[in-house]
Amino acid sequence: MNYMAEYERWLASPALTADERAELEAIRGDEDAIKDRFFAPLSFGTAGLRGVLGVGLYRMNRFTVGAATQGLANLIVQNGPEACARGVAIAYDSRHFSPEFAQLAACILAANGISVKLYDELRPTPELSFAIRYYGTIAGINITASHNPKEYNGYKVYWEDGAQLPPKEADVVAKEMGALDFFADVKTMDFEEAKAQGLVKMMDWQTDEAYLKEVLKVAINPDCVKQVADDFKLVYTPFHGAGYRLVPEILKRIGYKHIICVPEQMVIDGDFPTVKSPNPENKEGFHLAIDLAKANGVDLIIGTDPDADRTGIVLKNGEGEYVTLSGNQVGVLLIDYVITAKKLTGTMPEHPAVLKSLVTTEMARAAAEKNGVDCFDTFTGFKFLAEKIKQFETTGSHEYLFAFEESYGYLAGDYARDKDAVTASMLIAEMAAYYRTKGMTLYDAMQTMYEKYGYYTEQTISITMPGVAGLERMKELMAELRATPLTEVAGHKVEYIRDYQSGVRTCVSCGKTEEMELSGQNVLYYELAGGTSFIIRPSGTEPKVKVYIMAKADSKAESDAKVAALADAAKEIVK
Ligand SMILES: O=P(O)(O)OC[C@H]1O[C@H](O)[C@H](O)[C@@H](O)[C@@H]1O
Repeated sequence: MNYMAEYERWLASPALTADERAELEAIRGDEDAIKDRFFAPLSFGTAGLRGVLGVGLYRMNRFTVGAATQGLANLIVQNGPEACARGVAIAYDSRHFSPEFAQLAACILAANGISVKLYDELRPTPELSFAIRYYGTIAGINITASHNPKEYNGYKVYWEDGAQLPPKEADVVAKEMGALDFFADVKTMDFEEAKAQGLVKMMDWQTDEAYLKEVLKVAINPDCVKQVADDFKLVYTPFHGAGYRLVPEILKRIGYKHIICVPEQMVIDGDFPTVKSPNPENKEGFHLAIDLAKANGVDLIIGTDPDADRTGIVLKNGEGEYVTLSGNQVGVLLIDYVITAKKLTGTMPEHPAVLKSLVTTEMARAAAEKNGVDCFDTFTGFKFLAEKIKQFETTGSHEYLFAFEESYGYLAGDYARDKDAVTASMLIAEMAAYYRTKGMTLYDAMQTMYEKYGYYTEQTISITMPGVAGLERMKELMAELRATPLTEVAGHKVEYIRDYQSGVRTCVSCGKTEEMELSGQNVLYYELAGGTSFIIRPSGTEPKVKVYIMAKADSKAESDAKVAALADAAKEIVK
């Protein structure tokens, strides 16, 4: 793409407001800044469109959101009048421009003759996924950049099964988007007019009630909450986002009496002023919650990201310090708890399964299989887990108990097809109560997991590669790794290389190859001597290359040491 010409084309468009034009004028003469905004359109990644807010082709703004919506409208129109009547459910989070983009999307769909159901205020992503099947809409849109920093916004698109858009439909939207003139080809209409014509209807507390009813069904043994509720306190933070109402509500409904919410972070604010990044993966964001926990003698803190699909927890350890549990650790605890509670309550299905992404800990497989439960892997992205759930439903081969990713996303139950921090918070709280009835904290429980399933350690290293240069470097790096395959990492021999682009697994010493079940994603997976995995992939949601290291050993100290040595090597390999 000729970014200079595209820059001038945008500047010349009468569609821009004076402020938008001024934003572009301010970078005149700065070729790097122009290239960064205009070198290419935003593309659909792990979770739809995601980008920095601002004017430009490679930015999130009313034009790119408009074009994506027109692209989606074209796809729906191609599906016929029934699809248009079923319409689209739209949600949004607490970010800057989220409500505005949601309303814009509603107006564009309405102008294309497509019915819309729009939430009356911010909602959790999983409640959107729920609403799609509850109301039978053909699609859903969520305006959110999930856990990304405040400069970002995004556009997640869902299809009729409540999961994020499958590749076939995503390709149609991308193609339609690519063929549009962003300024001339996007139909729209007045919002009030669309409402008056009945094309846009609002969703309110009644949808919340229907959703909460389904979430509650996922609770397995809430009786244990009632047993400890008088003196079990927990701290909750929504990080200024969409969990602020429904997470405390569900905790109350399963019987918790003392839910202490972090007041500063209960304020809806797209600047996320109390945190560096509203990501429950980072302990940094929990500092206010930890202070509150200390002041109130609380040993469990739950945090959810701005669109309430990710859940993180902080716990008091044996020495009285507050420590985080990783997404992998919480996932293993939940697998073990769900299995235990299902057995206890006699609700275990005949062919149970758990699901995880392939960059998620193998300890999950150990926990499942040791309990007679099958474990399946998918690519990164909850839509792939959702696809597997649907496949089970179609073939009847398994019933999934629980699905999760190391990136702090968990799901149980059949009402939603994206990770749900409302349900996860409820299950974590239920599990904490269960262990309390046994005189244990979740921290103690994690130690018994290691004794039961083996000593595993995982670490994810993210190397940020921003802008156009970053994108180019990521491509180059993956190409280099394919051209000159690694044969050892930090003294560990590479035994097999799995290239998930081609779907081929190669034995390094003998050169023998075999086809794998999964293919078509840019992931390099090194199987190292001693059973350690070293995985490299570009993120689909942020300008980062991620290296995942997963080790197992005879003691925790040993598996930690293995990972630490490999982490240093990772920083040398990925730069
Ligand atoms: O590693 P990435 O491609 O950035 O994805 C990390 C995570 O991003 C989002 O939260 C997706 O919904 C998840 O399914 C995914 O695991």
